[in-house]
Amino acid sequence: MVGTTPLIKSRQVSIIGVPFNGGQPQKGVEKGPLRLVDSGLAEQLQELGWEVGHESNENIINELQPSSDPDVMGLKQPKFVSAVTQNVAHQIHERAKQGKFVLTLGGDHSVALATVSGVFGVYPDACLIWVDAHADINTPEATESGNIHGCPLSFLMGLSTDHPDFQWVKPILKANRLVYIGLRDLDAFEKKTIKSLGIQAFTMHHVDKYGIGKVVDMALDHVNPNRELPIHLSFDVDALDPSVAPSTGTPVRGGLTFREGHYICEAIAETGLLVAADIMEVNPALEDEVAVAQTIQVGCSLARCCLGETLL
Ligand SMILES: NC(=[NH2+])NCCC[C@H](N)C(=O)O
Ligand SMILES: [Mn+2]
Ligand SMILES: [Mn+2]
Repeated sequence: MVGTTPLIKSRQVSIIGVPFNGGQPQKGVEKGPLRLVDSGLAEQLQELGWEVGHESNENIINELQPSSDPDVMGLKQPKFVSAVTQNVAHQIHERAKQGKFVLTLGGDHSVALATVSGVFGVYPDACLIWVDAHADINTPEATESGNIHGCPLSFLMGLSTDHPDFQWVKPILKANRLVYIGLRDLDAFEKKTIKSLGIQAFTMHHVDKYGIGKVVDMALDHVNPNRELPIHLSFDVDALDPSVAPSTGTPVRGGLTFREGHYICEAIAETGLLVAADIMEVNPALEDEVAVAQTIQVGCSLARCCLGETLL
């Protein structure tokens, strides 16, 4: 069974590399996209029958780095994050509009400001499946770290409307169109917000309780009950257990197994509704070379599963 989506016109995939680290303090996450591509991701997708385009965005991001970028309303590097994500959002919008599957390689998870804005601009009735140890829904007022990779969903949902640098972000995501899988490290504000907005969230507790098969069914039943709406999957590799994906900036023990992570991608691809996927927070500068190679391999295989690779 191959996960070709009828929404994607011609089995064309556009790989959007976003070598960006401005949403968090650790160097190295900007090296993720190129390492994934260098290890053969494009060729692997061709073998699955996709026509593959690739944009690396390296020069654009260097050019967009401001000479001065002081904190604004508690957020770090707001101008850099805003400029890069706005720029990449346009690019993703164009590719999605051409009927291409958009595969975005991060970079830190602030890049979801670009992917979700770009994809939902073309597919306004899409739903978002956010696979992560973290909820990434802090507002500028609430964030304890000031790192914007912990905040993208608050902007996309219109919870943070008064930050001057992010006025371009439209509140295109409604609470009933978002579902989380894999959560296990939430700030107090994030717990409160998820409950008060009634966002459906499957934590690791639910994965333990129901098993991953049932969790993905329930997640789809919630955001896509008739299995007819386009799906955007944003996969932060720290959703996986650190023993599976060690090279990432904010690892949290007790995560998804190798198979649970891949099952999520396979099952969503199988719906035929997946139009975009993000593989985020691979940081090849963290841990030793064995760990890095392992994390890169996992990133590639998750991406292949999103594009229809199955075990048989
Ligand atoms: N995309 C991520 N890895 N996010 C981690 C966020 C951690 C923490 N909640 C923060 O806001 O700083
Ligand atoms: Mn995370
Ligand atoms: Mn994240």
